[in-house]
Amino acid sequence: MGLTLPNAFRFFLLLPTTSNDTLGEPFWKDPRLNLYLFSWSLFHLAEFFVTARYNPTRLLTDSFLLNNGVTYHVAHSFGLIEFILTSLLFPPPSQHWLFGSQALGIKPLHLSWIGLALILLGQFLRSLAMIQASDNFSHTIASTKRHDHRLVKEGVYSFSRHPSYFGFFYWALGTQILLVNPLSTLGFSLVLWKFFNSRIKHEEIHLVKFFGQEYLDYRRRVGTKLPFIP
Ligand SMILES: C[S@@+](CC[C@H](N)C(=O)[O-])C[C@H]1O[C@@H](n2cnc3c(N)ncnc32)[C@H](O)[C@@H]1O
Repeated sequence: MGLTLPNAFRFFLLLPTTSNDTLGEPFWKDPRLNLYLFSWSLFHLAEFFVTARYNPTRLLTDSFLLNNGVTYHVAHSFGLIEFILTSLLFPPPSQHWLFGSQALGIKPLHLSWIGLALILLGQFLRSLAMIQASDNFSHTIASTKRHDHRLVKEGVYSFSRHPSYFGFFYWALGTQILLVNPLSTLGFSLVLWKFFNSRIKHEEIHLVKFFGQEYLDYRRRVGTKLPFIP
């Protein structure tokens, strides 16, 4: 597959000028690692700056979302370790066997493009949801209704009932697919699904309490779009 991009764009993405240049580089020069670190940093900066711009009364140092549980940091550290170990033990192109992709004729670089697409989609939807929900959004689940808390049903909330979770889910999966990490991709899928499944159940108990029939009608009409979470 000939993936060609203007050189300026390739430079911005820290990609080599030809796909073969990535092969044989030490892991710390691998553009996938650079892109991963860039995406990770951008995600947390965007959490803070979108809150600052669109939801300033809720701005805290916690708005960077860096204190969201030890599991999150363990998972990303595990992903980095998996990437480094596989790069050392199975330097490209021997990584072709990962994901059973050799049989399908898919190269690690192709999987990385899928990962990058998921990261961009996830980041876009996450930030857009925070912007459109504005001061109805909070990083922690509200258990008492603020007098001005309004049910957001328009924009990206008409596509998914939980668009910021949808974005977070695919952004996080994308980071591991970008790195071509089979174990972490599987682990992230399971852990994230379990986390969002229980968080949505908990959050919706409060939303039904806050908005009653209006929320029940909205829930009947709009799905989460997350796999196996109606
Ligand atoms: C971290 S935000 C997540 C919002 C939503 N679950 C999403 O994925 O975009 C959690 C807060 O948003 C509020 N919330 C969730 N859905 C909402 C909606 N459709 N309209 C207004 N507030 C909502 C909840 O009350 C909760 O306090």
